[in-house]
Amino acid sequence: MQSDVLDTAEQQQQKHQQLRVYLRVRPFSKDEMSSNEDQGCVVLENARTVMLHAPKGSATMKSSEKGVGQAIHTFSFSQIFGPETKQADLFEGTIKSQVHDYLEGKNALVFSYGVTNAGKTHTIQGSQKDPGILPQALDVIFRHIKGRQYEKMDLKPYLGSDAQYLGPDQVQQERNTKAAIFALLKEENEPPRVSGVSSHSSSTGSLSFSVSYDNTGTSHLQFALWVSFYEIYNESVYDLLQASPTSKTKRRTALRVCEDSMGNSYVRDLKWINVHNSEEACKILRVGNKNRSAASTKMNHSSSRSHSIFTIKLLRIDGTEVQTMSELSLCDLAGSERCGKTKTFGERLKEAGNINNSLLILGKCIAALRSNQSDRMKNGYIPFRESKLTRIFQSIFCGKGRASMIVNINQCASTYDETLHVMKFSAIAKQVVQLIPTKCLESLTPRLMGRDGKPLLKNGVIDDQALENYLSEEELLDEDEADMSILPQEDLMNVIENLRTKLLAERRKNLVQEIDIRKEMGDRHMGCQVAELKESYQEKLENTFEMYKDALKDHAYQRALERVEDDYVPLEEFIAEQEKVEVLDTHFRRLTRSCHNHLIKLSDMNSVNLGSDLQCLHLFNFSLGVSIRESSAMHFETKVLELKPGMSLAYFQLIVSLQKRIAVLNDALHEAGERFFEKTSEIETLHKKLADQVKTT
Ligand SMILES: Nc1ncnc2c1ncn2[C@@H]1O[C@H](COP(=O)(O)OP(=O)(O)OP(=O)(O)O)[C@@H](O)[C@H]1O
Repeated sequence: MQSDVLDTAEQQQQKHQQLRVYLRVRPFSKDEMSSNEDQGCVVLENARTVMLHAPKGSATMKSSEKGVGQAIHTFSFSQIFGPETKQADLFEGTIKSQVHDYLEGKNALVFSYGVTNAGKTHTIQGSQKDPGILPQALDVIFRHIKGRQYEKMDLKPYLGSDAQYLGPDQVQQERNTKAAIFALLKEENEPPRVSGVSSHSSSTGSLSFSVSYDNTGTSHLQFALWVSFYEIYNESVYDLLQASPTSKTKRRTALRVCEDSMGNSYVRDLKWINVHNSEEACKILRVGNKNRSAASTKMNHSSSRSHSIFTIKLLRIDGTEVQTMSELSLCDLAGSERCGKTKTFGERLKEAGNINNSLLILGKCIAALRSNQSDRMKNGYIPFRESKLTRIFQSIFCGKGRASMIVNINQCASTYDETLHVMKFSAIAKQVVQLIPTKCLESLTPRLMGRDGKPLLKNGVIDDQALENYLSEEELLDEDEADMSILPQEDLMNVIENLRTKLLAERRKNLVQEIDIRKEMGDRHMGCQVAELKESYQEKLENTFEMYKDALKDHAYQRALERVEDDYVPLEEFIAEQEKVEVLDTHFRRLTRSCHNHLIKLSDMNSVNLGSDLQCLHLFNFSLGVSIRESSAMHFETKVLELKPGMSLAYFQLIVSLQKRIAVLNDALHEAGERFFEKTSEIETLHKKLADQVKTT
């Protein structure tokens, strides 16, 4: 790979492109080696091209066996860094030139992208022993401003791209905030990191790159450095320098993304901390990491499900005036795993959707950036407002600075499909190199038109007439041959005529062969295109299917939740209803008892009617049991339907039985009442008869 490095002129030209996309392939871990993850899936062709071979059992291989898609893909990047690449070499080969521009007042944005465990954090932050590009950038910056630091802390970044003066109280407040943040690390027992490159040069061995910047005309300037660290989770922005609330019920405060009068985006109320050396900046990074993992543990999600952004603002101060301000942001993007592989239900589904959406918008912005960079006049629509991530960095997407993306992949067979997905995404940022070069195919596709503009192929078959016309004498003979025809010698004329006939036949044969070859190559080209199309449609179809499946799951879950809420009956309400039932029940018992007493009284008055009265009582009791229940069945049903299905089964059964009982008792009461009146009138009639009989006797 080293032999294939770009030549200096090309390097120079590419360095100043608005967007560069690098690939970093991480080495296998010991565990991965022992679990047979090394199946030759990633083959580095040269410094800019990588070939992916689908392993057996991967979805890609299965699709390709079914004739959908390819088992081998080739991708190109601005530069590829293999597994053996040292952190220092990566810095040198990727963002060093951006840091250089940043020190001269230009904005820079660096993304680290890839699936979980691909090495994104290692690339950006690295470890104490093996620092990533961020600590290395900090070292370069502090070495550059050494001895020229603005110590007063009273000039601070403000809104999108402004700076503000701070009064003595505000400066004191800044100092307090900084001390409070550092205090969060006090309890940690971490060895102090020595400032400067020498502190980790022993591990990287090659951090001795020279950073000689031209300070001509800027030696009078002073520099102030302010840093912030925040994350975007589920489309909400959270300050990572703000300790996460310890209470389970308290939520973190989400910050708003706003725009200043110049249209520059900024995160409102975000903490900016003035740092004086690399150690301080790295402490800030550690505090942020700590808060980030605390918040993710509390919310029960992995921290890699959010985008984390560390920003360094550099103020170039002339006396007491801020001359320029530049911004360097390093963004560790959320793991790009697709929905299907993650646990997608409820919150996780929303999370996956938000990550996918923000990455999709980022992809669109990067694609727009690429097309704008290749044609500066073509300022197409850039959808940066469609996600928080791209909105915050809209100025970069509008050309105010340079961006680069370091795509991280592992070489594991088990995560091949996800890795391929990552490569396809970054291919939006950097063109995919097809297996058969497109240019070559273009020149070999069927030349379907004759010189008269008529097609030589009709429905894929050679058109003889068109071919004859193409090979007509006028077409065949050029000016020199026409001159030959005027030669006087008859023999010569005959020879020429013979030769011409032979030449014509030969040319016909060649043309037919050429058309056949072009047709065949065209078919192959078409075949490739169809395969590509099929693959892309298949992938879209699978993604859409997954999306619908997840949406359905989510919908079912939401409905279930709504139903539980709808059907919920508070305990107090239920007890109140129960009390009402008891009152009614008591009332009914009293009525039944008085009715019963009344009947006994009547039977005492007239023992003649005792039999029928007892029958009446019997009927009354019977009605309590069966007959009335049947007659009131509809009434019960209605009542049962009105019951809330969310109640517990025991309550439900109790209410049903009580309602049935009330209905039975009501009906029995009603009937008993009627019988009572009947009997009363019968008794009156009997009294009358008795009185008449007494009179007559
Ligand atoms: N280039 C490398 N050389 C050596 N080890 C590496 C390299 N890249 C990554 N690793 C190791 O691989 C593991 C995973 O890396 P890292 O945590 O950076 O992945 P990640 O993509 O940030 O994961 P996540 O999205 O879960 O945060 C770590 O143990 C890290 O030290």
